[in-house]
Formats: sequence, structure tokens, C-alpha cells
Amino acid sequence: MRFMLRNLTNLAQFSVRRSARNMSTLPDVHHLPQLHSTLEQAKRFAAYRAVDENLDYLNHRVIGVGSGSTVIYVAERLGQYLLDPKYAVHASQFVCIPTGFQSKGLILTNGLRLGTIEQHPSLDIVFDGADEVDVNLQLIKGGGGCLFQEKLVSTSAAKFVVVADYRKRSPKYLGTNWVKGVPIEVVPTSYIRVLSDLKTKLKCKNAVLRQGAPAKAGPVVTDNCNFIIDADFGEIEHPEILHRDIKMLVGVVETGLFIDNASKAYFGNPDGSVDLRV
Ligand SMILES: O=C[C@H](O)[C@H](O)[C@H](O)COP(=O)(O)O
Repeated sequence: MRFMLRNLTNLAQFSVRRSARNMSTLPDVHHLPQLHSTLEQAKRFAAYRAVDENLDYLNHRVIGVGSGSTVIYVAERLGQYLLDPKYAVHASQFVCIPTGFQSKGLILTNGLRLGTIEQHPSLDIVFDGADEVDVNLQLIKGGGGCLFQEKLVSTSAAKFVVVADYRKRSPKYLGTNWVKGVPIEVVPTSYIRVLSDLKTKLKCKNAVLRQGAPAKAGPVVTDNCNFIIDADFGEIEHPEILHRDIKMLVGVVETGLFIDNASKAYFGNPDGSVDLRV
């Protein structure tokens, strides 16, 4: 009798331990303390939903973490997977690849394991922000000064999921909502030549070397020690042609036009809803 009771107790303890392991404690985004603005809330709604719907925690191991203010919440969500009893065993095997200095910090502060694109040239998935997303999922990126490394990482991933707020959803063409121009990363010594070629050869309306003021006197310098030019082409009907033409200019390292790269885009709204574009 005592033997049977002991077995029953062991069995009960085992089931409790097992169900604790299978029980998710991931915070519900709608029950978290509110952020300081509805815009930030919208970014967090999009990021959490994008991670939850696209992260295949059983199979994904190499995960790209992009740059910008929306990706902050992607890294935060990934960090929560690491702390969750249901996902921890698998999440502890994630290796996160940054797209620049900022995302390296996000990976580390959220307790995630940092890897390099050289160690992991093929990624399972990448989450990154965008400055504008058109109806065909073509993107403008680079508003925050990162674009070459973002393109390297996103084009090395099997799946690229965009996380953004409602302002980034273009009604039709790129250049409608994002009117600061297409960011273009250039080799520093070539910037005069590229500025001139953009105006004379590609007939852009305006092109300027991005300045670091007020934080820095002089131009913005990228993580790759390059400069950024913002080139205004108005509304862009054929971004693939424009990307190719800009890329042909001597001195251009990469353009902020991301063509046929994204798989889907999540746009967070202030009311907590999230729109999906595929
Ligand atoms: O250079 C910056 C990147 O391309 C960002 O992903 C992009 O600017 C979007 O940033 P945010 O999420 O802050 O709107």
C-alpha cells in the first residue's frame, strides 16, 4: 500500500513538473504596462505578433535581429522566449545575428546569444523594421543609417518579416509616406561624384549628404565607415529599376531599396490591432 502511495505521489509530482514545463508564461502584450506613447505601443504590438506568428522555435536556430526603434520589441520578445519554461530549452539554442551596432546591443541586453554573419551565412529568419512598405512588399530602409548590413542579413535569410507601425504602410508607391529620399550608402571619397550622378544621370529631384547634426558636426558615418546620401525621386513606380540604376553608379555600396526580399509585413496600430501585408 505504502509503495503504491509513493508511486502515485511520484507520478503526481512528475505531471506537475511536466505541465509546468509545457505551460507558457509569455506576457500577453495587451496586459503589459502601457508605453509612453501610442506609437510605441503600435510598434510593440507589431513586433510581438510578428515573432509569435513566425518564430518556429522547434526548428529556427539562426535569427536575424534588425535595426531601428521597432526591432527593440522583437529582441524583447525573443528574450521572453528564453525565460519561458515552455520555450527555454529551444530558445537557449538560438543564435542571433545583428545588422549593426545597435542590434548587437539589443541582442546582448536581452540575454540572447550573439553570432556573426561570417559564422552563420544562412539564417532561418530575420525580423527588421522599414521606413516604407509598398503594396508589393518592396521596401525603403536605411532611415536610421543602417542599410548595407541589413541587406546582407535579410538576403541571407530564408524568411524576412518586417515589423513596423501604421505610418509605414504605403497606399501604393514607395516615396509616398517616406519623403526624405532613398538612403544610399556610399564610399566616403565618392560622395561628390555620386551626388552629381544622381542629379544628372538619374534625374533625382534632390540629393543630400546626410548630416549628423546636432549630435555630430559633419556627415553621418555608418557602421561600415561609409556615408549616406538621401536621394528624392518622388513616388517610385518601379523600385527594382531605380535600385539597379543607383547600384550601377561608381561609389555606391548599397541602396535602401529592398526588392523582392520581404516575405510579409506587420503594421501595428495604436488601438492594438495589427495589419498584415503579404
Ligand atoms: O536604418 C534603419 C533601418 O532600416 C530601420 O529598420 C528603419 O529605419 C525603420 O526604423 P524604425 O523601426 O525606427 O521605424
